[in-house]
Formats: sequence, structure tokens, C-alpha cells
Amino acid sequence: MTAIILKSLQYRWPDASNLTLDIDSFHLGANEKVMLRGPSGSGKSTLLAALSGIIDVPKASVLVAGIDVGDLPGSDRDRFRVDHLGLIFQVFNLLPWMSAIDNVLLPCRFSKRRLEKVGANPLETAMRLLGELGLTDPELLNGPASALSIGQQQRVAAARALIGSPEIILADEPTSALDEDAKDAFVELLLKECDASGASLMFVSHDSTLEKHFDRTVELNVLNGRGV
Ligand SMILES: Nc1ncnc2c1ncn2[C@@H]1O[C@H](COP(=O)(O)OP(=O)(O)OP(=O)(O)O)[C@@H](O)[C@H]1O
Repeated sequence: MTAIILKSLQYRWPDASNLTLDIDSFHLGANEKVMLRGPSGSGKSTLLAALSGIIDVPKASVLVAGIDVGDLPGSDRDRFRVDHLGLIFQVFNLLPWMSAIDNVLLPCRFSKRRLEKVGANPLETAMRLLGELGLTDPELLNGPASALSIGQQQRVAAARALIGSPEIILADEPTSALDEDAKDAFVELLLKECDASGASLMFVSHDSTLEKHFDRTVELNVLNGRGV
């Protein structure tokens, strides 16, 4: 199944004079990994908000994992998000009083679908994902998330996005706080995990040095019909 289909998607923020999104057509295939680029203010975060049902979009303009996001009642959107999407946003939204491990396990608490996919031992999966992302110190993993560095929080957010194999991972500048070596390692791990679970990835970044890791690069201005 195609992971994402956009068709005649237009979005204007309230009181804005221009459309932020004006996309004729876009497809993201199953297990395809794309980098989304565009100048600051071009609408990259707005597009991720449209894909994740955070903003209202017209019916039939945004299909994610076969679901018409614009046709979902507000009350179903949280479930849609936790069932089908792994989100790694600029602000990692970890619950600061909870441990790193419990933060990673959250999607399995809120989504039966993710719990079923993760199998018999969610804790073991959480530990495996954290370990593959370089977080193994039990003291760190069991302490409050508020005690983690930004780079560590980022990796916990990635493990939380990946647990229970959602079909699509949306990442908004997840490497902005990392140094050059850590950036490449983080992206490689993310791609490896996407391949292992068959997930598709849309990865927003300004960093052209990361382009080599992806199946293709999409320029939002081109998608929006505005040239690069
Ligand atoms: N909550 C909001 N209310 C009104 N306008 C908004 C809102 N969020 C974004 N916008 C506007 O939409 C446009 C696109 O913003 P967006 O954050 O999607 O761009 P971006 O490409 O992600 O930028 P950056 O690379 O700087 O993060 C901007 O003009 C911005 O002012």
C-alpha cells in the first residue's frame, strides 16, 4: 500500500493571505525514505501537521496508510496518530517525570495495534531499540527523562516513534542538536529500523550532507509549484 498520497492539497493558515500548502500530487511508497527540504517558512512543519491530522485538511486530499485524514472526526485523530504514525518532532515531547523506558513504551499503552505488533515483551523491545540507539545505561534509562541531554532525549523520542512498527515515521529536524558524526549515525539507525519494520519515512532537514542516506529528496517549493 502507498504510505502517503496527497491530491490537490491546499492549506491556508487563518488570517494568512497566501496558501502555505498547494500540492497537486505526491506519493510516498511503502518503506520509501525521503528527505523533505525547503527554506525556513516554506511550510514543512505545516505539511507534517496536515499528515498527522493536527490541522484540518479538505477531504480526500491527504491519505495516510489508506486513511482519509480530512475525513476523520477530531475524536478519532489521536487514535489514528498513535496507531499509524511515529512522530519525532523538534520538541521531543517526552513526559519529563517518566523514565526513558516508560516514555518509549507510551505508544503501546495507548495503541492496542502497536501493543499487538510489538509482541509478547514490549519492555524487551524498548530496551533493544534504546540499545541500538546507543542508550544502555540502566541508571539513565530508569531515571526521569528530564535528566537526559538533548541528544539523549532525541534518541528516546526516536525509539518511542519506532516501537510497535507504525507504518510511517514523520521526523521534523530531529538531528538539529547533534554533531556531524552523531547525525549520520542517528540517520543510519533510523533508516535501519525503518527497513526492519517496513516503515516509510519523511524526514525534514535543512542539512544537505544527510541527503545521501535517502531514496530521494523532495523540495517543498517544487511540490508547491513555486520552483526551488
Ligand atoms: N500555528 C500557526 N498559525 C499561523 N501561521 C502559522 C502557524 N504555523 C506556521 N504558520 C505559518 O506558516 C508558514 C509555514 O510555516 P512552517 O513552520 O510550516 O514552515 P517551515 O518550513 O517548517 O519552517 P522552518 O524551517 O523555519 O521550521 C509560515 O509563514 C508560518 O508563519
